[in-house]
Amino acid sequence: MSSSGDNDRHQQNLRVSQTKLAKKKKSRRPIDPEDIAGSISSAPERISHDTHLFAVPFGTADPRQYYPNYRRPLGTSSTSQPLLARRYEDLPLQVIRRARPLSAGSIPSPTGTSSQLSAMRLGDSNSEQSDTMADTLPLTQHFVHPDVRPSSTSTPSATPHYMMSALAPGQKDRLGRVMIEPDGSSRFLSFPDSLTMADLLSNWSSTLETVPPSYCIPVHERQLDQVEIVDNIPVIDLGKANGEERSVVVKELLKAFEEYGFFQIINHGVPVDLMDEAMKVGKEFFSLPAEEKAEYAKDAANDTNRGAATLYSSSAKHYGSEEYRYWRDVLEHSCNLNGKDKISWPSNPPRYREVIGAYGEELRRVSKVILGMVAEGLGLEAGFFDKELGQRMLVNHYPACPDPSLTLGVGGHCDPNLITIIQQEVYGLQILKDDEWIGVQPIRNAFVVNSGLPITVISNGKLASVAHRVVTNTTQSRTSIGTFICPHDIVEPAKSLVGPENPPQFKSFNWRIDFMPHYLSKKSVYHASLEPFKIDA
Ligand SMILES: O=C(O)CCC(=O)C(=O)O
Ligand SMILES: [Fe+2]
Repeated sequence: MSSSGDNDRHQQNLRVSQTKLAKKKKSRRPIDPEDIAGSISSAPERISHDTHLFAVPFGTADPRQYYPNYRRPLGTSSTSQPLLARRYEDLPLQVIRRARPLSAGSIPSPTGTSSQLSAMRLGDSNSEQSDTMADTLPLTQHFVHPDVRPSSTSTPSATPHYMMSALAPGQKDRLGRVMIEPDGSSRFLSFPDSLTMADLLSNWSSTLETVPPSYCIPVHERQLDQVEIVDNIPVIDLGKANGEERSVVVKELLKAFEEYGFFQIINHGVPVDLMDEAMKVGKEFFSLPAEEKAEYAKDAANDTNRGAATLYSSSAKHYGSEEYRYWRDVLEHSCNLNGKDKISWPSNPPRYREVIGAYGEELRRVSKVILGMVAEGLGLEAGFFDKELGQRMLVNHYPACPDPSLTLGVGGHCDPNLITIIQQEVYGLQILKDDEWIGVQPIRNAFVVNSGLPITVISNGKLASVAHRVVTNTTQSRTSIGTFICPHDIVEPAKSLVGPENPPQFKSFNWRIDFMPHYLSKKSVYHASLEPFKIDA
């Protein structure tokens, strides 16, 4: 369960990304023209605080000097002549929303016919073809922005005009900026902002060749560096949990939670057939026709029946107002013992309820084994976690993406629940270890387990809750099934772990009433949702 799209978290991500960028800058060549503009844009005096825009005037360098393969688009001239300044700006979605349309282009529905959708395709922005398409503007609307000022100065004669033309109207550049015309207007692809929750990514993303602006995440949140996919995340053999080696396995599990917050489990006893069936019905659900899925799609933020199946896109919380969207659709529902919510689960695929019902039961058993070992490893009384704990399931679907460098399936977050058990087939999950993102290599028939923020509280700070995110890829869609085990209402450091030598690090709080609203607010960033509950040393 992710909390995503929050500005404060971006600051944290930014710190990590900047460190990495600093390391990376030493070796990267040749310079891309976009990087030149990007480095100019970081000059503090360029930031326009009143409009929150990031205006980027262009330098005088000829990009071909650094970037020999750079091609000037057709119809543009390399001769120096005074031009009114076009510029790139990073327009927040609120600014885009306040825009008034000047002239309407054709605005196809994202769930429209395939011929409409194929007309949407924008080619490679550096190609002559796309410049021709850009001129015809089949997909864009021309907007004026009350918040955006016109350019008042002429472009210095040496400014390379062709640098701007490489960006098709409606497209964002690699730094997430759009092109602003000299009069302060801009052109945008129209359809992403008109999307509703029912316009799930899985309904239309396969027809795209470029990422719509609303799905381009801010630069500092992107996967900027090559991320290593490792196979050294601890692997715990649950088959040994009931034998002579139990104490060894308990130690391994505790160490994994302390050091990584993540591990994979094998020999967990969940039948492989059931795992495969669960994945199959999950995938089948997302390939159903749009109309059928629409029944389950409602605004999760306004959903009062937390148990019922809900289908949503992106972050779910702030869909209507979020500045950008993640590249994911989610089917979420409860999986509680009493089974009373089952009636709300999808009735198609026909086997969904039966398969996921059996799967949920198996996963409950596995979660009890893991939590039993956590209690034992921490030295808590036997049965510490034996209360009836809430269980939720998220079937995450991340369609193949035309440009993974611009998107994330889910942004970096810590989970708000006790433990999460994930089934994955295709790579995409990354965890933040020692300030570096590392990729979790899927192991066939294994589950990935991670600890959420309440475990950190209960263990009085001993066990980690580690930030993680999901990246997209160009070739395959990725489906993951997450089982979220929720804590009992009151979360506090276990009484047996605190005393004069070990004062409590956290206050006692009600998870549902005190913690969750804070976690779901814009203020929750990685571990920051625990801040209000910390006891200062
Ligand atoms: O898809 C995944 O592997 C993880 C998703 C996740 O982190 C979440 O839903 O909280
Ligand atoms: Fe998560």
